[in-house]
Amino acid sequence: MKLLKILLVEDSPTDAELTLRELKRGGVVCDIKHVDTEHDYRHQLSHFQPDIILSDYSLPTFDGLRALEIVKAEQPDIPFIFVSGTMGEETAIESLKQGAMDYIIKGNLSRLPTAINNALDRVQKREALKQAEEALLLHNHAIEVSATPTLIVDVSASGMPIIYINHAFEHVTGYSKEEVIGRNWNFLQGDDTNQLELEKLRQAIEEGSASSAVLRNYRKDGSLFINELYLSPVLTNPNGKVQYYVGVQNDITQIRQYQEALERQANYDLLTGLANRNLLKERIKHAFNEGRRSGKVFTVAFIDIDNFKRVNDSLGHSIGDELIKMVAERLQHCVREGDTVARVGGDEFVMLLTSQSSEESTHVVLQRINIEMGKPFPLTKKQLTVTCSIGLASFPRDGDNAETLMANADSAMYRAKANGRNNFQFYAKEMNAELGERLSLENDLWHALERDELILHYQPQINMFTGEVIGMEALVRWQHPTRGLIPPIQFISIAEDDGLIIPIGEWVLRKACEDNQQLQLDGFKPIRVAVNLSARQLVQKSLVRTVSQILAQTRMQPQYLELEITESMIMHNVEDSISLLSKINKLGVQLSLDDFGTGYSSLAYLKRFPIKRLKIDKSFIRDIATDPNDAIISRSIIALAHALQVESIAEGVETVEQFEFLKANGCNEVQGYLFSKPLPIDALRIFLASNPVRTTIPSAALDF
Ligand SMILES: Nc1nc2c(ncn2[C@@H]2O[C@H](COP(=O)(O)O[C@H]3[C@@H](O)[C@H](n4cnc5c(=O)[nH]c(N)nc54)O[C@@H]3COP(=O)(O)O)[C@@H](O)[C@H]2O)c(=O)[nH]1
Repeated sequence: MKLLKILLVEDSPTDAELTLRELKRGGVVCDIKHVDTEHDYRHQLSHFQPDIILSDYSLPTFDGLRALEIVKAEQPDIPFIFVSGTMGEETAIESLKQGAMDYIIKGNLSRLPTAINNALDRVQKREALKQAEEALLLHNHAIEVSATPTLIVDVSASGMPIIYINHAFEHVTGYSKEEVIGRNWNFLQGDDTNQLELEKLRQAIEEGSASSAVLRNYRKDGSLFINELYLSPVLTNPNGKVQYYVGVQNDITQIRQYQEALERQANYDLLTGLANRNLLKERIKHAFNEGRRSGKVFTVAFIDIDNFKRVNDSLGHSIGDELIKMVAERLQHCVREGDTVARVGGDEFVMLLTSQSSEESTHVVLQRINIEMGKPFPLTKKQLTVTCSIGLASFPRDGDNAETLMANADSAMYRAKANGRNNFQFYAKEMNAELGERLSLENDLWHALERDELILHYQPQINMFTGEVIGMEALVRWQHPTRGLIPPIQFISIAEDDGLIIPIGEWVLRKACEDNQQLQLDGFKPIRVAVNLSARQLVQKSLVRTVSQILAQTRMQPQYLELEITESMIMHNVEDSISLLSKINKLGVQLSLDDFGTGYSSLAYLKRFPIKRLKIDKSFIRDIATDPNDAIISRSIIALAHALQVESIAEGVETVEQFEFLKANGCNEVQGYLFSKPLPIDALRIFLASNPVRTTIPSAALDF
């Protein structure tokens, strides 16, 4: 039992003793301090800290009302009971009004223990009421200042009105209390009421249970915010039905956006927004399941932008990226809903055509691609044109699993590339063997230089009117240890694709200069040597320095070196090309435009290039004597060369008729089997030594 601390204000020791005895009798275990002056009273009040005060009404130097006044002012929670022999009824009532809890007449002290218990009980209850009030205030305040939007809904009233919202709710939604109180709790969904999760909440309210849902809500300004709403039932009415629900909203807009961004990153290509390899894999898996279940045919198309590296190297990566984005957009326009366009590598796209039921409908897509890609891309001052190579494989004909189908579409794409690019190929069984062949060649090519397997052949170039050999074209060959002599047509494009063309091209340049210089040192009449440059060499920043170093190292005079470039290599970035070619020209090196007539040349630009000669492509020469179109083109190129005050050279001259035609039309130089095939250096020496070419070409040419 707790020891009760009693402060007794009493001047009569006898009465004090009587009080103590009565307390003991009543079973009150207590510690009593007895005072009879104000001074002692104040002292014990603060030092003794009594649980209750029993006070006489009138004392010689002090009085009970004063004692009550002091305690109410200083420690109002301590219960105060008057114990008096003289207190009249009126005074007693007055003392109760002033805050005393009870009064006991000394003649009836037996009531004292009960009065003390009642007083303490009341104090305790008052304390507990007070604490509850404080807690309520605290909770209200906590909800009010909480950063989590909270609302209370009266679900028993018609229309289920909101009866409370906190400040965070106002802040997040933009609605004020006045605008919200009384409205149905789902007004935040606006017109977007067709949300599956809403049904969950309705059901929970029906059952009187708790629930949560992710909802699309709209702020007062109309902007969307996604929230996770937790609804909990509070207070049940006398019928046993839940009357109120408290709802707590977590704004998860940012989490959702983050999740969506992660999902996008995992499934979509960041540059183009197209599906990435991951998502494509999923869609193909799905297409296979569907195909196996319903027998539905579908097609996979591998699409590769031709010579994309060239665009990237010459125009820079940002233009390259822009091009990829535009291609992606155009490809997306070529397919139907249900098809997938994915970007799976730098310039590699894959289409999964599930809505095409036949090869004919796939052809329609191919036609659309052709039209879309045929339109110029407005990326540079001069619009850029690109082509693409496409390989296609269909389920179930070309593969009954994803790996096989993809590999076969890839093989078909390589075939399209090998066929000169800018075309499409449907997969055929033999293509895999071809692809294997290409990969093996590609692998061997990496070692060709270090194993010294490349060689140069030289094809003489003849002055049309003097019959003299005035130059030779260096043409590379690959002396493969097991496959024999491989012509450039079979490995130059591979070398261009994987970048090997840079070291190979440099080797060709050096070797051609060395051989030509050696011929001169050996006493042969100096002639120029023409070396083919690839597009990738041309965009190398170090090209001018490389050419100049090789000339210095081989000691060959620059006027004996000619670099052959094609129209397409310089026309898509004219200003840079003019600047580069001018630098090469300043070295004293000659420049010729190879395959002239097969590409697109702007005459306005042509004038600005420091070109020494135009080389008429052999495709025009072949039927020059029989096909009027070829004759006209060749004649026009020669005339153009005259107008531009540059020379013309015809390649692929095989017959006397061709030769005669070219001579009659004023072509300056010729090159072709009529005079000589490309020769190894030793054979060339013999050719040059015998110098069999005469001005009377027809009979002389036929002599060897
Ligand atoms: N970037 C580099 N490209 C090179 C290099 N060496 C060659 N090449 C390119 O490969 C293409 C094929 O060359 P090649 O098989 O050597 O064919 C050349 C001649 O042999 C052939 N030619 C010559 N005269 C005739 C003829 O009378 N008839 C006939 N049918 N063919 C003939 O023409 C090719 C020369 O073409 P061109 O270069 O356009 O003058 C070829 O395109 C080369 O460019 C290299 O080192 N680097």
